[in-house]
Amino acid sequence: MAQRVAVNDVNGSKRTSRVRVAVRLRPYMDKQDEKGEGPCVRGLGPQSLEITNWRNATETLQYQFDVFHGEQTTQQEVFLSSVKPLIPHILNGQNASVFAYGPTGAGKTHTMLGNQDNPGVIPRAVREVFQLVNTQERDQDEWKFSVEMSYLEIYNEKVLDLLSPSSQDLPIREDKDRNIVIPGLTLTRLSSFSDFHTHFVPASLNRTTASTKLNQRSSRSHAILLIKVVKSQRVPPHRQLTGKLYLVDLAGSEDNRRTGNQGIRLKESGAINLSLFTLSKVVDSLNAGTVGRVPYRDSKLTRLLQDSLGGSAHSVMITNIAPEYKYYFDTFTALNFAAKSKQIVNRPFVRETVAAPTNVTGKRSREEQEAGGPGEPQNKRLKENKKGEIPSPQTQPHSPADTSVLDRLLALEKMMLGSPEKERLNLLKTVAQSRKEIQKLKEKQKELEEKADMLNKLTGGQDKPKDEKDGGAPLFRSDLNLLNRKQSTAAKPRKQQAVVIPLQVSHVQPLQQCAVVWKPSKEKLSKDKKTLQEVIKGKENSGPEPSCDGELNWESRLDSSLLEQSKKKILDTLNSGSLKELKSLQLIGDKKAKLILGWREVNGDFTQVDDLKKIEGITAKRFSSFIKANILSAMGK
Ligand SMILES: Nc1ncnc2c1ncn2[C@@H]1O[C@H](COP(=O)(O)OP(=O)(O)OP(=O)(O)O)[C@@H](O)[C@H]1O
Repeated sequence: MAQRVAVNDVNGSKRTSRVRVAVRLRPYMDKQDEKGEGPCVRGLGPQSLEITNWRNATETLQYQFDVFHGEQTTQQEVFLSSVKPLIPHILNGQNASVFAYGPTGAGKTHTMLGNQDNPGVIPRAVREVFQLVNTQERDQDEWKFSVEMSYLEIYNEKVLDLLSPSSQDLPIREDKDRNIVIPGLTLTRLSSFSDFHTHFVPASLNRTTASTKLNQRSSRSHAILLIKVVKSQRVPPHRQLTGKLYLVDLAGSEDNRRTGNQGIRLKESGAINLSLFTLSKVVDSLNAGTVGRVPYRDSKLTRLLQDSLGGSAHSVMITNIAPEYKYYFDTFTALNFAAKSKQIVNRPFVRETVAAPTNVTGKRSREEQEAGGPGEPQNKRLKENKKGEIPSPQTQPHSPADTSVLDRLLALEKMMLGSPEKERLNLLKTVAQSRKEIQKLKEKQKELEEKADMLNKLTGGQDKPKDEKDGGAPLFRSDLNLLNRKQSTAAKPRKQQAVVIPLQVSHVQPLQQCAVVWKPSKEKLSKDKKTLQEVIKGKENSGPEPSCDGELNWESRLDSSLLEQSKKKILDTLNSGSLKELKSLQLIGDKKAKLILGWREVNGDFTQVDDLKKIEGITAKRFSSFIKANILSAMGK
């Protein structure tokens, strides 16, 4: 029986390859900018860009990626830097995937398909596959190659064959080797690049597109092209390597208020947003080190991409963004999504099968059957079009009066639109609960304030709360102010203290590794442990706050970049964690978790962990205990 062999590196450990993230900025288009607001994004260098901060027009948010392709970047340059390096892996039995992500009209199809004058990634990648195959066949007599293609689209959560169009929704299955397979999907043998062209061009026309307000020819489906290369040894032991290249042009994320979608377009959009939302959840889950199950099965897209994300593939995500202001929110969301994806680590392994002795007379392996084994003539091994399976400038300050953008940023609508119904209901329930909670607290606060006022009058103002004496408003009042502000007008930007720079590092080390860097003395360690235990044991709103005496400089003993990473992780949980995930943070109980959710609903994302101090009951002291407990507990694990 043929076996799959995972090939280790020289040290015996599995090689890892993370998802490379490239961002491509489409050229600025006048006609897309009816208000003449100018661009809101600009490149800073070959790996970085910045976007106006919607919270504060004088600030920008800066991002760093593996590659930044500016407006002038050619199709050839995108291919050479982001895609070409992946192709040799396919001929060595590994999987690779390239997928274009981004808002509708930002240039995904241009990047992947291009046009006759400027071919995109797909034609260039396939040409490269054939060039490498031809070279290797010429130089290595021992090996022969076969190249096949499948092409499908996921439209309204249906898997449709683009090579043999019909309305039949094809099933997605997983075989015993954990390959994703689609029984009934056409697998076409290709003899050359021009052969590919012959099959691909008409099939592309089968893809579902329609005109929306934002894009005259908007892709309404996710298109997935699979190029499968089987490398077979002509002589014993008849090794066989199967490599797969997935080239994915995702449908754009959409805001239906701007696309003007109605009826069927709205339904399509719901399916698109749902699958992209699931994709972002998969990415979140992988980044969080797979707390619980990675929700691949929640959409057909993620189920199909299972091998390409966090699986065994070398992956590159090209995030397309548009510079015009009307795309601001989509661009911001896409950049944050891309930044998350940068942390994923894949584990590539070579898919190799070895012909075992029983194979001489016995059954042919599944891999051999798929690709044509050594024991049968070529023409019998693979019929054309056989039904098969696929395994698996100057930034313009943003006008605060632009309520449409700010409103959208402040609301959860996007998330709601993208959520599956069950989740949406849960989310609504949580939001309703948080609202109730906030209302109760508001009433309690009012009561306390009235009492405090009375006391003040009686004592002539000597009992003013410390915070107010110090010139700062009580924390809870500031929360109320925020709530009230939201009710009166959503357009007013919040006061911001610092520039938020959500930079992503290329290799985020797991928090556990921090322990190696943090080396306190033995005595200090036991003291810290004791304090930490006290901190962790401390219950919400009960007893005196844990003491920070003598511990004020604990941060200075940690590696600053790791400290930042830990804070970033906490920030991510604060911004995207569910109620349960929030409660898993140290010193955050049910009440605080709900208040965090409520705060998020009203104010949008926390820009920095310090924003937590704006939540009722989280004093500066308690905040410092919170930070310490969470960072140290992660390190102590
Ligand atoms: N880098 C670029 N250079 C020149 N034109 C571009 C570039 N990127 C995109 N365009 C043009 O912008 C328009 C929208 O691009 P495209 O259709 O590729 O967007 P999309 O992201 O695929 O949208 P959708 O998700 O709606 O299909 C097209 O007319 C395309 O030719």
